[in-house]
Amino acid sequence: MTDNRAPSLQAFASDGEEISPADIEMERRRQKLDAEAAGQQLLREIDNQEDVLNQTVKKIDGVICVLRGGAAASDLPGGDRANPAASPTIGEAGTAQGAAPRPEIARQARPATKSVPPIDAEVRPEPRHHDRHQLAREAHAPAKRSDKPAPETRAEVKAEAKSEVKDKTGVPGMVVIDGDRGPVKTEHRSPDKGGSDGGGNGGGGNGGGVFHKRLGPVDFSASLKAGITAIKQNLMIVMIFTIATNVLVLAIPIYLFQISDRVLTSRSVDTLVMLTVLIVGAVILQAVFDGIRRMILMRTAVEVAAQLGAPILSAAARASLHSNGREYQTLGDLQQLRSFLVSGTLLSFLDAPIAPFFVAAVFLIHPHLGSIVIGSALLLLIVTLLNQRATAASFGEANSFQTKANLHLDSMSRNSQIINALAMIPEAVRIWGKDMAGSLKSQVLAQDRNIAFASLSKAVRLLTQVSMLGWGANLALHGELTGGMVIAASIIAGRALGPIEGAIEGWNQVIQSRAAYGRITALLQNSPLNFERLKLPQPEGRLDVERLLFVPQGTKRVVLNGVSFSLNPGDSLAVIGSSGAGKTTLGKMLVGSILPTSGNVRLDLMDLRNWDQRQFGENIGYLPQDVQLFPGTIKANIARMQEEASDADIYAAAKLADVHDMIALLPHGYETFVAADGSPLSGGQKQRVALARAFFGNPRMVVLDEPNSNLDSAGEAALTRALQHAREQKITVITITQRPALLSSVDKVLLLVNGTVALFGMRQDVLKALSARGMNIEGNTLAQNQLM
Ligand SMILES: Nc1ncnc2c1ncn2[C@@H]1O[C@H](COP(=O)(O)OP(=O)(O)OP(=O)(O)O)[C@@H](O)[C@H]1O
Repeated sequence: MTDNRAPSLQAFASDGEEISPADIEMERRRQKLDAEAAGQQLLREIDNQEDVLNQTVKKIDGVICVLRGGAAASDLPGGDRANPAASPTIGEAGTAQGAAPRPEIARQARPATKSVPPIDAEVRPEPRHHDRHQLAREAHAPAKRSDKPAPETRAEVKAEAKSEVKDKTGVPGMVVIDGDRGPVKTEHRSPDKGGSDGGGNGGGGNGGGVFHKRLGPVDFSASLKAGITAIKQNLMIVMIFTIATNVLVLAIPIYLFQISDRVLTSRSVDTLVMLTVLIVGAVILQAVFDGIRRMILMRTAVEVAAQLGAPILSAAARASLHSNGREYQTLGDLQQLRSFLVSGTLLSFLDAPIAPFFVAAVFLIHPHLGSIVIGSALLLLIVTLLNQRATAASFGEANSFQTKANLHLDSMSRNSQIINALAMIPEAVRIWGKDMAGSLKSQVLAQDRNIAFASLSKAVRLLTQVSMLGWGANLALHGELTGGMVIAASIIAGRALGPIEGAIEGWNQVIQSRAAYGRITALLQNSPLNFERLKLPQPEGRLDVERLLFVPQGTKRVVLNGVSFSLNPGDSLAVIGSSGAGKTTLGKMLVGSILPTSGNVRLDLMDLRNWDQRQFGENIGYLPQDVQLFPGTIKANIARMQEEASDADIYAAAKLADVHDMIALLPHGYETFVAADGSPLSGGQKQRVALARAFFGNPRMVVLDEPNSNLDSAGEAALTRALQHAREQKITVITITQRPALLSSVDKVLLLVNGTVALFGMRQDVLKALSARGMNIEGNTLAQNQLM
């Protein structure tokens, strides 16, 4: 104890003066208080160090994200700590990022920070819950100590790398891709961009240009497989709970059996209490297990929807190119599948494999009773098969009528304005009602039969129990069974036959779900999006059209016949001809929205069918005859709804299409929200916004189908300037028109007559030839004074 005295006391003692116990006690308390104060100070410093280190680690995370181009740039400097997968590992610092809580990381890394003091200087720790002012002062102090970290530290190197990235774009976490495409978030930069650096978008076909960024491979079969695997795995877990639930179900018959045959005969209250406690536990456990399996099934349904929703919509969007949009209904099929996964019918099917064990249990009680159950089960199976036969066709019919009604509903919602304006509501409702009536009629027929068979199966089950009780009583009278055994056998038989009855009742759902699954599988597996194409350099815009023949499916009408022509990069062509000549069809074929019956359309020598669809789409522009905008802002529409599109690209497209001035005059400018019907834009304004959309992303080839059909003279002048800009940018432009005004803006003209090329060549030559033949630009014969 004496050794522990403070130096002041020891000094007193050395002078030989007497020290009172009160003095010693007081001195001890003082020392204790000093020690506590010093300890607290030390703790604050440690906390401070932790904060400093956490901030530093976060900064390093951000830099690594930027350098790897993998994580979201917006994470800087904090980052999303909730997602471990998104956080790379810092091996050198000995700190694993991601799911590990930050304070632990700081503690692990503390020894390292001692050898790297400059890191502290970069950050100011946030004051915590202690003395905020003091901490702020403490935090400020190291910043003064050193402003520039030691260059040899790894953190410094990474920080420098980050600042380099920042310098290039002026935006933290952004890098420039493809030279002039503007800043793009690093998270969207694909690591395997094919070695493209710089070069701009100015084209570079024939292997010399910028390669298109490779998108993630689309593999719908894999998505389907993932969805099915999720179902299978979850069903296996559900099956374990189903077995447990069904075993526990036996508790009730066993309880009844024990009460009647043991408790009532022995008159033992203790046995009764014991049995009751056990049974109550079993029943609660069974309820819990049953709840768990239902919850797992519900989550399975959600997972299936999450796995397959986007692939189905993508595949449907692609498949609808060649149909009337029927494929979109496949999303409804997914809904059907989800409903089935949470239905009682599926639970009945899951219970079915356990039914034979229940039958065996009844057999063990008495073979006669077991035979009755087997006979009933066979009878119920026959009823099931008959039910399937009797209802399958009607349910199928009901479904196809329902699909038609849904399609009509969709078209009604798209054409609601015209329906109202022309007072067509009764007609529209009548057409929908016809399909709906057909569906309901078939459903009633199928459901009538289904209900009849379900009632029959219920009757069979009840009669089975009656006969079991009757025959069991008879056996009991002959001393072969006890009363408890008979009741227990009857309850177990009910459990054995329950799943079969459930399957019969839900048979309709089974048929519909099976058909839905078939349609989903067919759509996903046959989607052309499954076939990944080689990513090519950005095209230059050379177009070759070779012997196009188009005979629409199901018709004998030849819409295009032997159409051939070629355009060089930067050429501008006007396709003229009378109404119905096939101009729009040709335009659609040039952008790949319909495929020719035979012949080829080649962009930079590659057949359109062999271009990667996404890459092709990003390199062309299309303004259809019937302009439709998406619900969203003007800027989103110009940017083709791409979230990552830069403002610079949107502005560039608007300038190129010469629509910036028009948009600037709108009350909300580029932020003007366009509704599904295009309001508040006028027809001409819609057409001009769609023109900017066509020019978005610096395309190499643009097809404009009657771009001036809704334009006033100012709009036409702007369109002429847009065509001039496109020519300056060496964009290949094909303009379909019936108006002579646009012809002055093109180099070449193609006259289409009845689906064949009547004239093709330089503008002046074609116009001269037209004049010589006494024809107008629609290819019709005119009086001489009307020409040119
Ligand atoms: N899928 C199709 N099924 C049947 N006929 C079709 C199909 N597509 C186009 N046609 C027919 O081909 C002809 C050419 O149509 P297209 O729309 O290409 O003409 P167009 O020259 O653009 O006419 P307009 O100048 O009036 O727009 C029309 O008679 C049209 O009915």
